[in-house]
Amino acid sequence: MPEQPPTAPTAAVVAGVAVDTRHWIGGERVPSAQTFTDVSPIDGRTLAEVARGGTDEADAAVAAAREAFPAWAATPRTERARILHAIADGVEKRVEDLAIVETHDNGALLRSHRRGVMPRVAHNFRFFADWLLKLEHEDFDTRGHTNHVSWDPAGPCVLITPWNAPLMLATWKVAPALAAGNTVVLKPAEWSPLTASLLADIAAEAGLPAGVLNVVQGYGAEAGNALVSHPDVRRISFTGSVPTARHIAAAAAANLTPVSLELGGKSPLLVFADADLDLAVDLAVEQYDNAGQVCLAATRILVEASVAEEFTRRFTRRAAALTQGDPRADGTDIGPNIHPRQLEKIHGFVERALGAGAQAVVGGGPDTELGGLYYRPTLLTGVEQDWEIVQEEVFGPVLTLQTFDTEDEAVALANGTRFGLAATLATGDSERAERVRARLVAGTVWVNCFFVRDLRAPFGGSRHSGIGREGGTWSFDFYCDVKNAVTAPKGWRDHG
Ligand SMILES: NC(=O)C1=CN([C@@H]2O[C@H](COP(=O)(O)OP(=O)(O)OC[C@H]3O[C@@H](n4cnc5c(N)ncnc54)[C@H](O)[C@@H]3O)[C@@H](O)[C@H]2O)C=CC1
Ligand SMILES: O=C(O)/C=C/C=C(\O)C(=O)O
Repeated sequence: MPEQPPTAPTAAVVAGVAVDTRHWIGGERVPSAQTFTDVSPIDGRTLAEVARGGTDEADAAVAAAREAFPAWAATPRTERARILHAIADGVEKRVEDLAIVETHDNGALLRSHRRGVMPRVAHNFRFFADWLLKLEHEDFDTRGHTNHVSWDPAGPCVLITPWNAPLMLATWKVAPALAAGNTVVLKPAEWSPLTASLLADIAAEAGLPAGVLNVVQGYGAEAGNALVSHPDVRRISFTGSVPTARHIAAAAAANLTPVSLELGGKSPLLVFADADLDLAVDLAVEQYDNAGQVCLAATRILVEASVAEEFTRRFTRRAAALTQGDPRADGTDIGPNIHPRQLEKIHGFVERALGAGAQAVVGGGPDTELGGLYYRPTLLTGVEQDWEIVQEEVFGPVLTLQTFDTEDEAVALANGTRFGLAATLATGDSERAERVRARLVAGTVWVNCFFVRDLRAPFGGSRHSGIGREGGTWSFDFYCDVKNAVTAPKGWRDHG
């Protein structure tokens, strides 16, 4: 008898929740001969063996998305919106499952997933369903001819998403792409692949037709690369790092596929002497959220020199009160980082900065008591603008502090990196706020607040922080072929 090839695992149970670890293609679960191992950042435990897709799976998923496209594009808007709301209902019913699986998979806080993130996932579907029904451009007249603008579905979309907020960031893309009448192939990050699979179940239960949403699991260089290189793809939307964005943009260029890139940041928090200093400290400490793995994080704290000492004193006290530990515990403020490679990368940045003469006034290394992937919240002072630690995205709980004397200097420091995703300023002077915000290069500026997010607002970055904007009509502009139809007035020939 010939030896049977070993059968790849097809499912896992994570904290009591069953997750299918195969791809979801054309409305069916599809295995791959090979798998990759998904590990929890909480304790290094193996969570699942997940299907490792490549060119065959990418081709099959794009073919399924192409086949499903005409019918979904022709589905009345109201029906598409109804199904998206049904997906939101399904997400709401499974908030607990999604939250627990996501926390085990990427190490972010369980309480945030329960109370904030998963409800936002449901909202992503509701918001874009409702926006679709309101989407219109007033007709306008050109010498008696009527211009009518419409947003036509573009075709199969490939969505490549990261691990820091896996389902939240994926559904920012999935929801508008589907609402617009497109079909989707989603490739979640290999470090956090599981909730995308649960989303496929939820969407199927909600009545989304086969092939409209496909999920291909696997590595970026394999499944991801095959998807973004595919000539039948009409849109590519990516959130992640700059180097990967370059690969994706190059692959997209070969097929002239439009691409939306939401990349990293090195955002500033400007603290002026006239600010409410306690508020400024709160805003600064907030930057440790998700263990610093947030593209928007204001990791460069710029403080007016006259209040820098007091700010640092209060910040140090507040940072010392943060609880680091198991992200499943309600009292935890900061959990682990995602992966040993990420921890190594974070510590490399810190070690090089310390070697160059920076001082760690808070933290400065991995948490030796907790071990594993826990990195102590860190604040580095004595850094210079052209140092790597000030210029490059660390994506860990590491902040730097620099001082300035004048508004001009503050703006120059704030704008002095290749990024331009966000900026936060703390000031008690509303005229200053207006002046400074106008000069900042950033897709989002927050004044005396942070992370106030609204899907009606444009979201995205300038410079190397990305290309394009997501949210509201901006999402539909990207996922659609925007068309202008010009109709002549009745009987126009009679008028000569
Ligand atoms: N939202 C953000 O701004 C994010 C920024 N980052 C930054 O990137 C750094 C490295 O993190 P990584 O996990 O390596 O991010 P990454 O950008 O490589 O991964 C994000 C996604 O891209 C996919 N991917 C990778 N190579 C690909 C390719 N050639 N073609 C198509 N898809 C591909 C991955 O499979 C994943 O789904 C972080 O330290 C952080 O600085 C990472 C994740 C999110
Ligand atoms: O939650 C939001 O509104 C935005 C989150 C964005 C990131 O965390 C990211 O892309 O890294």
